[in-house]
Amino acid sequence: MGAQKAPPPSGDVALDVRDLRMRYGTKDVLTGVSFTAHRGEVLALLGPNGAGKTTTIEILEGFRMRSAGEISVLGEDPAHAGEAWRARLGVVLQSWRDHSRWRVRELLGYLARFYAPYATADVVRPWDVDELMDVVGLTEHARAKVQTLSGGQRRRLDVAIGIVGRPELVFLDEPTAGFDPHARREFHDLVHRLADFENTTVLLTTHDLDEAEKLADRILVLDGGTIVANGSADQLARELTTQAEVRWTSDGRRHVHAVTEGDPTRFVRELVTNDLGVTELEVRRASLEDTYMSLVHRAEADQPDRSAGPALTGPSEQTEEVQS
Ligand SMILES: Nc1ncnc2c1ncn2[C@@H]1O[C@H](COP(=O)(O)OP(=O)(O)OP(=O)(O)O)[C@@H](O)[C@H]1O
Repeated sequence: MGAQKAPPPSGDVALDVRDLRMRYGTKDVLTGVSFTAHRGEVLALLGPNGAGKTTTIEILEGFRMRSAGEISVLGEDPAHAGEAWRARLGVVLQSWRDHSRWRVRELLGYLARFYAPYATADVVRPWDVDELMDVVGLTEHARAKVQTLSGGQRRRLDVAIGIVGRPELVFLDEPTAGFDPHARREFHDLVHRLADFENTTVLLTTHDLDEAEKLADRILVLDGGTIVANGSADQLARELTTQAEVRWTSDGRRHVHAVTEGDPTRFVRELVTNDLGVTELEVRRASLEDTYMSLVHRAEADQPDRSAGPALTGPSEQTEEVQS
């Protein structure tokens, strides 16, 4: 993960997106998206359904023309880049449903050959197919027809197809949808391996906040057409309005108090000193999910500060009575 990595050199930019805009008909979906990714970084793009994550990724992949904005992907504009550039990218779309009669090893071997002319002194292309099947956990299905694979196995194959050319940059659109916990863990190991050992840059979309927290060096939250937060999971949680929530019961009523600054211990000490009837006391730290929900709610409320990233101040501290 990024926390252990040395900071990347500033010139080592794999993705540079400035003021990206996209309009479908009369509907503005992206109204000014800006971010960068350095080589070897793993970025998770989060956002509610319909926020424009797939649209953003498709524009960066060169599959969709943008309405406006400046984009550099591995040093080129995807709207005009050629085959040699495409060979340096890996793409895993939301769902592939073709190649059903091919056998796994045969299909990977066939696709791998297209990348051989794009090998360079620095990057051996393509990936050795047997090694790749081992890496994605498909060795025992090497001879299976694609149509007989389970959903999770099919997704592993999608990932293998996406990385068979040893891409420098991989786009993964909801890569682990349908994975069981074991497959998910293995996939996370694979992404870490790509980033840490191959220096691959990864941009993935997910609705799984736990996954974003485990995988990403940086999390981008897209909502209301712009990036409303950009930072590590820890940074986002620290910048969250509510640092911790204290819940307790007193006189048969449940209470909640948001501690917005400092250590919640002080509040707890005062509480139990002043109220000897306190029971069922809980202190809950803000999770990434809390951060995310707070950001998305703020964007939906269309507050003017949203494009500046997460606010550093939040609601005033107050105690509420809640339903138990
Ligand atoms: N080809 C298209 N023509 C018109 N509108 C489109 C088109 N593709 C997407 N949209 C609209 O653009 C918006 C963003 O869609 P997009 O698929 O990029 O969102 P998303 O964040 O990936 O959503 P999800 O999390 O549901 O996958 C949606 O309102 C969608 O209906």
